Amino acid sequence: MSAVSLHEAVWDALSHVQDPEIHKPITELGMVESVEVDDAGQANVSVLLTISGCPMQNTIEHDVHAALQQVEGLTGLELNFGVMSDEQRDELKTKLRGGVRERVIPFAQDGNLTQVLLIASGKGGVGKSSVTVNLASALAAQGKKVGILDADIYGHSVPPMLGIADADVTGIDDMIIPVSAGENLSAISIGMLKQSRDQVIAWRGPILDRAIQQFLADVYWGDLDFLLVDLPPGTGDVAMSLGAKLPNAEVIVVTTPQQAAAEVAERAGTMASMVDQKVLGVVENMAYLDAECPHCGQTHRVDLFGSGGGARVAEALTLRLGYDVPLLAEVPIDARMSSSGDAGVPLVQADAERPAAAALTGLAERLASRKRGLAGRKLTLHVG
Ligand SMILES: Nc1ncnc2c1ncn2[C@@H]1O[C@H](COP(=O)(O)OP(=O)(O)OP(=O)(O)O)[C@@H](O)[C@H]1O
Repeated sequence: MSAVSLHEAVWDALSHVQDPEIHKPITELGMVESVEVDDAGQANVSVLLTISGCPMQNTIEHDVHAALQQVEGLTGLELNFGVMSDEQRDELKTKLRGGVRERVIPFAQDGNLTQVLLIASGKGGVGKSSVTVNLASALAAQGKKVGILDADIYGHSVPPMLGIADADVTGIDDMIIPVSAGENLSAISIGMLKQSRDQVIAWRGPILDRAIQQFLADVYWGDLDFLLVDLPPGTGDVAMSLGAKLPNAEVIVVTTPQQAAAEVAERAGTMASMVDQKVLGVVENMAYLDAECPHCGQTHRVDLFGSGGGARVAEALTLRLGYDVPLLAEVPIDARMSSSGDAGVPLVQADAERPAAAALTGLAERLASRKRGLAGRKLTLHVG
């Protein structure tokens, strides 16, 4: 093969090497600075890292070697690493923002097709994070690209539930790269930006608003099919701030069967309507227990905390909001839900056969098959 066609073959092979964090070909990201091939088939490739001391250098090095080994006629490879200049990094960030220089919230742009789901509850401990993580994981398993934004400033239980509690967050200057939690799934949590894990965040008002703006605009999410946001419980500042920033988001209210929980869940739904977001439906968690009967040996449904709480919230919201708010799923109590969460592997992955996993996988299937176009969606108005 001539040096010219070898040169092309090397570029082609490099276009199959992805940046391990950004998940795009290094050739598209401007990371391949130069490729030279001499007549003897010896290649000299120079790759630019986004930051000096990039923790991903070894992975990239390995992947480049593996890709170029496939190129027929290549006799050797010298691989050099450099670091992007400020201009090159700016160019990359602009490219990642879809050609836009300033920071904008991609999910709020006209034409954005990401389904943004805010997972809300009236009070803590009802299983909001468990529902978020399992729903996201089920959607990812169905081939959807999913991001989780853990905006629960008091809880941030999402990272441990995904097994990424100790992950380091990397970034390109002020652009934050979400942490990969398996194929098609990435997540970022307010907790990851804290100095130490037990530091308490007491942000309020404008500071909180800034933090949320940063999460939505500065995190490089890539093209997502779904963004799931784990909200703090109640009807607080975070929900209001998000409501204003994500005009096309929809709310899923998580509740437990107890009436008290039902009442607060209803409040969460009303909050959604206050900030002009549609409530998609209600998930009743810890709805019942499948218990083996000591007498007949069969499994019976036991309504430990009474029954119908989820349906009541759905009915109340339907009346209040004037449109149909369905009960989307009933998730039984399952000790495996808890233990798999503690082990960092969502139940839908760890044991998909369990009824609790099946209920959330079923909901994910329905969400994934929804027909949604731009028609009928609110478009942001630009004035002036
Ligand atoms: N269906 C279920 N069966 C058994 N345990 C569950 C179930 N759903 C959640 N849990 C457990 O209940 C506890 C609280 O769940 P989770 O953290 O998801 O709730 P939350 O509403 O997000 O709480 P917070 O707002 O305090 O973060 C966890 O230990 C979780 O493992």
